[in-house]
Amino acid sequence: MSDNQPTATNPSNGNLIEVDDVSVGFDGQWVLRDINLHIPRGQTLAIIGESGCGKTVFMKTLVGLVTPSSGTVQFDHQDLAKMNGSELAKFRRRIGFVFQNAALFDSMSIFDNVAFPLRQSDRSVKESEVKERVMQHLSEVGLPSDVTRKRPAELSGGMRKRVGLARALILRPELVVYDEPTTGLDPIMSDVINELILDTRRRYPVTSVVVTHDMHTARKVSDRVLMFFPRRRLDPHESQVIFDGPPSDLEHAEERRVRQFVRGEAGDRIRELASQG
Ligand SMILES: Nc1ncnc2c1ncn2[C@@H]1O[C@H](COP(=O)(O)OP(=O)(O)OP(=O)(O)O)[C@@H](O)[C@H]1O
Repeated sequence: MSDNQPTATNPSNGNLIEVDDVSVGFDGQWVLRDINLHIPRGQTLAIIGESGCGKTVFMKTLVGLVTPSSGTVQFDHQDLAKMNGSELAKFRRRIGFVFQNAALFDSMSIFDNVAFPLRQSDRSVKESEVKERVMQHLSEVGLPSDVTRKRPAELSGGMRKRVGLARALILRPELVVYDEPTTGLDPIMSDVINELILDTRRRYPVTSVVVTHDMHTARKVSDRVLMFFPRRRLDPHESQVIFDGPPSDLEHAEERRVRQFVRGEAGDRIRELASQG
């Protein structure tokens, strides 16, 4: 039996997510083909790959926002495709989303933005508890209490991202999905976000999926990196996952396309792009 299997002494062991033979296509074009991936509980997985290779589509497939053309996605051993409405609603409460642009509600205060998932998930929650949890989560992401009355437009991009993180964590989700968490931030604020991702995992046993173009983020926060290659540029027999391993192996990966990507070298791409017109 592998380390990841649930055992009588530790029933919470095992994979939180199991993706088996998943393919996703749009308008007759495959974006993802035959993807297999098991994500153990507590792992932080970074997904990298060049623009258009299917990272966002894959992330959406993991959380049931895109339905695969074939194959299965299981969350905690439950097939997403077989969940009914109330099971899907419960499943969504077990996931926190950190969106690229923070996706805050502009017309709400910061307090109400962070409180939103809590009030939605439990309509009878006491305001005193809402207040305590909102303040705790804002403090965990390093925001002072005087931001609560402000609107998102009054905050910097980095502060908005941290509010988005506080909101994503307020229900203590088992899975947190980060979509380009550091895009558009300066190097210092990017590293603040990286540290917060690490802090979150230190505080509680969350499983995380981080879609990123930022190699510093991928290296720093993840235990495992997955690299996709655009399906249309592969031969039919080639696997679309061209790297699956610890971040420390990226630099010396056997696959040339992985090394070029992580070093930011254009290689043959300039000629390829020129030949596409
Ligand atoms: N709903 C959709 N309908 C049709 N095509 C789609 C849809 N969603 C994504 N695609 C296509 O799937 C491909 C992969 O898109 P995706 O957004 O997953 O790429 P990505 O790797 O996340 O890119 P980026 O790094 O630029 O965000 C693209 O060619 C995109 O146009």
